[in-house]
Amino acid sequence: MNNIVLVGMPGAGKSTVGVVLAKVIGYQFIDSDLLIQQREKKLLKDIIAEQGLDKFIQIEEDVNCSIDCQQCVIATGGSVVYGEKAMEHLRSIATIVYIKLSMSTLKKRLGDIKKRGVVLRKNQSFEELYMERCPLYEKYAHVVADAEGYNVEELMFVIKEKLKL
Ligand SMILES: Nc1ncnc2c1ncn2[C@@H]1O[C@H](COP(=O)(O)OP(=O)(O)OP(=O)(O)O)[C@@H](O)[C@H]1O
Ligand SMILES: O=C(O)C1=C[C@@H](O)[C@@H](O)[C@H](O)C1
Ligand SMILES: [Mg+2]
Repeated sequence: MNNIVLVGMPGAGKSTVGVVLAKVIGYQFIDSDLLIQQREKKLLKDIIAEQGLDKFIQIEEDVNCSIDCQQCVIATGGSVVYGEKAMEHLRSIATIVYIKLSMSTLKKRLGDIKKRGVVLRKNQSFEELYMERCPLYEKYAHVVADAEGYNVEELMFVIKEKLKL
């Protein structure tokens, strides 16, 4: 199946570049976060606040496991890599592209991460989250796209080149 899945830290630009890439290569665009909100009829930050991190991860895993499409660019949520089954499923239907960005650039881009509804454990710092997540993105990625210093269009071309599209 000809799909592309974008993974990476919150704020890496998965949703922003994903829709541009889809348009340029003539694919459909899916954002897992929007599927979650649609299914739960709630905003992500409210699901996390009301049901907790573990339940959110479970919901996210179920939603990602249910994705069945062809010729789609799929922007995932940053926490998708906590769901092993979901990642196995996505790896079986898509090429996984890790959009890699430095901690300092992400910090500047995100501002106050606590206001963003991120899967961040109590007392966990952004630095700790970054160190925990990066090996998981690397582990599941087929391709790594270094996004440092690129605007949306430039990054879209980097990904397109990496995938030989
Ligand atoms: N290449 C880029 N250069 C500069 N800013 C960018 C770039 N790509 C995205 N942004 C900005 O960074 C912010 C986060 O982007 P986006 O929502 O696409 O990230 P995401 O990876 O989808 O995050 P999440 O995991 O939370 O869904 C937005 O304000 C967006 O405009
Ligand atoms: O990286 C994260 O922990 C998250 C990122 C968002 O895309 C959402 O999936 C959710 O807010 C959690
Ligand atoms: Mg997004």
